[in-house]
Amino acid sequence: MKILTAAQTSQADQATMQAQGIRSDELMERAAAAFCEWLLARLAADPARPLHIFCGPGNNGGDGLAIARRLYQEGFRARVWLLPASKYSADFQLNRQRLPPELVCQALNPKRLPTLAPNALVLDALFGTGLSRPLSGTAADVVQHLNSSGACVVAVDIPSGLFANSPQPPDSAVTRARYTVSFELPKLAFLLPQNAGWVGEWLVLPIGLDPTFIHNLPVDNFFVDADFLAGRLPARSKFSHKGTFGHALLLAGSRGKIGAAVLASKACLRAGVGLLTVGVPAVGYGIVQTAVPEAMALTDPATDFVTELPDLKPYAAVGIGPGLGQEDATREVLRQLLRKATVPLVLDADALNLLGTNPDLLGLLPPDSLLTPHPKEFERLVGQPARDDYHRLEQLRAFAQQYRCYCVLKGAYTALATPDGTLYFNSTGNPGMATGGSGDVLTGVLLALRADKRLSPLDAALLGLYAHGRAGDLAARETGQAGLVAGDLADFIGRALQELTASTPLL
Ligand SMILES: NC(=O)C1=CN([C@@H]2O[C@H](COP(=O)(O)OP(=O)(O)OC[C@H]3O[C@@H](n4cnc5c(N)ncnc54)[C@H](OP(=O)(O)O)[C@@H]3O)[C@@H](O)[C@H]2O)[C@H](O)CC1
Ligand SMILES: [K+]
Repeated sequence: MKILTAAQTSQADQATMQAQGIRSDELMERAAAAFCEWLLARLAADPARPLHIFCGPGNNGGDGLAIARRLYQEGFRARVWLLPASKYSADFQLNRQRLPPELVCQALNPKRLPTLAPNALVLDALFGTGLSRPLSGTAADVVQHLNSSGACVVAVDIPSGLFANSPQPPDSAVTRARYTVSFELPKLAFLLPQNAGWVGEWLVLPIGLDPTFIHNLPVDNFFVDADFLAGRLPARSKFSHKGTFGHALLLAGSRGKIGAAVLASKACLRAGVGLLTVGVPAVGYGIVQTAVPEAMALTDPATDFVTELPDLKPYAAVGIGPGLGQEDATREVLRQLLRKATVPLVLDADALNLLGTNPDLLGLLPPDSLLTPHPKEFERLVGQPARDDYHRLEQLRAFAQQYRCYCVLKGAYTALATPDGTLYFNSTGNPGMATGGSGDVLTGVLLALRADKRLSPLDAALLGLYAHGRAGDLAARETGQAGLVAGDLADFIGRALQELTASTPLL
C-alpha cells in the first residue's frame, strides 16, 4: 500500500470525485458508512452506553456529523458537540443540516466542558488531515479534557492534533485514542513509536478512492502487507536443484556467541538456501556441526574469533555479523570482504558496529549491500543521534542513498530504505520478537533470499522482513509473546514463506 501525505490524500479525494462523478459529501458518506460498520461490529456497541461525538469545523467534523446521523438510524443516541470556529466547511454545514432534530447537538462551552463518564465512548472528529498548526485555545482544552476523562476514545481518520506526516512541537495537544480508524491508506504518523500513545490500535477502511490515481501517484513511503508482496516469491520449478537457490557463506560467531551463528544458520536453511557454509572460529566447529548438520562448517585458524576471510569463489551471497565480536583481526576480515566481494552482502550486528567505529569501511560498501541495524546500531553507523523518529527516517533514507545500499531499521514496523531513497514499512511481527537472537534469524533469512538468483535485492529484502515478522506472529500463537524465543522464529520461517509463495498458474 502507498502511504500518502495529507496533501496527496486531499488530491486523491478530488481525483476520486472527478473519476467517479460523485460529490464530496457522497465520499464523506462512504467514510461515515465504513466507520459505522466497523464500530458496530468491532465494539458490539451498546445503545445504552454514553456516546459523545466531538466535531471540528472541517470535513473531519463533517465525518463526525454523518456518523452521528447514521448511528442515530441504528438506534444510538449520541450527544454531538461542536467546536466553535469562525468558518465551517461546506460538507460540515450540509451534514449539520442533515442531523435529525431529536439529536442533542451543542456548541462546546470552553468554561463548562461536558462531563464524560469513564464508561463513555467518545468519537474524536475534531481535526483530521486538514490540521495546519498545533492545537491551541479551546481545541487544545477539549483534547486535554478527552484525554483526562478515562473514556474510550476512537479517532476518526487520525487523532486530532496529530500531523499525518511530520512531527508536532513537543507538548502539543493531541488526542490519546484507543483506536484510530482511518480511510483507504495508512498515514506515516501511525508507524512511528513516538506517536503510539496517541494512535492506539489503528486500521484503515476502504472507501473506494480512485485506484488509477493512486497507482500513478509517486510516493516516498510504502506499507508492505501480503497483497503488496503477492507474486514476488515464485514457486520452485520442478527441475530446480541446489544451485538454483544459491550457496551462501555466513561469517559469524565468537567464543560465547556461537549461538548467533547457529540461529542465523538454521534460519538461512529454513528460508530455502541451496547450500550453506558457516565460517566460525575453531571454538564453534563442533557446535555448528552438531546443532546444524545441514550446514557445512569452515573453521578459522583462531580459536575464539574469526581472523581469516575464506575464498569467496563458491558463494552466491555472504552474510557477516551475528555474534562476530569486534576484534582487530575480525575488522580486517570485514575490510577484505568489502574490498573483494562481487556477490550480495548482508551485514548485521558486530559487522555494523565495526562499520560504525571505522567509518572508512563505509566507503568500501559494495552497491546493493543489505544492512540490518536496530536503532542503536544505526545511530553508531551515522554517528549522530536522531532528533525524533521522523528525523531518524530521513537519516535512513539519506544513508541508503549515499551508500547505494538497502538499509533496514529494525523495530515495530521495521523500515527498509533503498538506494533511491524510498522507504518500505513492514506490517508483520509482534513485541514477543524483542528477544535475543531475533536479529540473527533475520540475517539468516535475508542471506538465503539474497543468494536466490530469482529475486531482486528489493524483493529479497521485503520478503525476508515480512516472513521474519510473520514467523513471529505464527510462533506467538503457540508460545505466547513472552514465551517466544528466536529459535521458534527459525522454525516458522518455512511456513511464513510458503504463505507468500505464488501458486503455479493453472493452464
Ligand atoms: N479520503 C479521505 O480520507 C477522506 C477524508 N475525509 C475527511 O476529511 C478530513 C479532512 O478534512 P479537512 O476539511 O481538509 O480538514 P480538517 O477537518 O482536519 O479541518 C480543517 C479545518 O480546521 C482548521 N484548522 C486546521 N488546523 C487548525 C488548528 N490547529 N486550530 C484550529 N483550526 C484549525 C482549518 O483552518 P485553516 O485556518 O487551516 O484553513 C480548516 O478550517 C479527513 O481527515 C477525513 O476525516 C472525507 O470525509 C472523506 C474522504
Ligand atoms: K480526528
